[in-house]
Amino acid sequence: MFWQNEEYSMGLGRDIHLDGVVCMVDAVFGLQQMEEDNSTDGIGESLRYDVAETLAVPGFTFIGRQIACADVVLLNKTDLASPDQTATIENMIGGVNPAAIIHRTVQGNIDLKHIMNINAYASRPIKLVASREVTNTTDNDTHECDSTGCEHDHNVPQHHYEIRGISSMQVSCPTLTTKSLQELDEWIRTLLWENRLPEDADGAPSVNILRCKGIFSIDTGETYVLQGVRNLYEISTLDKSEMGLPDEGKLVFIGKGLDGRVRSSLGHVLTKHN
Ligand SMILES: Nc1nc2c(ncn2[C@@H]2O[C@H](COP(=O)(O)OP(=O)(O)OP(=O)(O)O)[C@@H](O)[C@H]2O)c(=O)[nH]1
Repeated sequence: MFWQNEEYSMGLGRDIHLDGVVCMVDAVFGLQQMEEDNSTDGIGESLRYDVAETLAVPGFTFIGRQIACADVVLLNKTDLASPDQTATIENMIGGVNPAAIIHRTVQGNIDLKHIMNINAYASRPIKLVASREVTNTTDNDTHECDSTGCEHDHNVPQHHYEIRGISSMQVSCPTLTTKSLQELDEWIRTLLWENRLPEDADGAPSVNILRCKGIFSIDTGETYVLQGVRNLYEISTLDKSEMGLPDEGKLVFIGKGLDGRVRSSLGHVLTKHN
């Protein structure tokens, strides 16, 4: 998806596809880097300027953009970081990008199955995590932290984190009607293409979405997957034979300006025809 224009489909597109975005974060210095990013510009400060700047130059801060767009985050040097340091940075990454899977690594060691052939952009059920999902790959005992019986602290409080104003919004999505699906599509389009809420028709740009993902069903039985990067997005139907459908729909948006108004605007679109 995303760059399947004519030229692409006759050229590179025959042989390659985007499998997923992997980002490595330093467990020791990553937090400091993120905090320095924040203090340079101020969280949410002059958002309008930032939106224009971001559209002109692909330029949220480097680290913020990388984490926001990642499908997989490798949190490296976890042997050097204290458990508190590791938990804090994991929470920050998970707060900014709740859809990313975080792997703890040492010397970048990772089983390639976690970063290759992950099919993060395929039109199939995507793994949206309700709470932060972390896998520990620093020893042979690879496991998911949201399962019971491991040594990690599962009760680390979730905070609202921003990296230079980039934050995330994750909402549950009820079964939609055909009409509410059309309205959701329009809502997403307005956000991604016009950087505003539909109700702010004459408003200045107030939001800037870097990444969106979702999976949801409609009342005629079809299930849809949403995949978006910056202002390109696709809502495609899911093959019913696919396994692993979630019990409830979910939508995740990552970007700037995702405040309470955006959440309630989306909530209204999702529920008004139910
Ligand atoms: N203990 C430990 N050392 C590591 C780990 N990963 C890298 N190093 C060492 O840290 C030193 C610096 O390596 P990196 O931080 O990977 O270097 P870099 O990515 O080029 O540095 P930046 O681009 O500035 O982040 C090297 O001596 C590495 O061998 C790790 O997981 N644990």
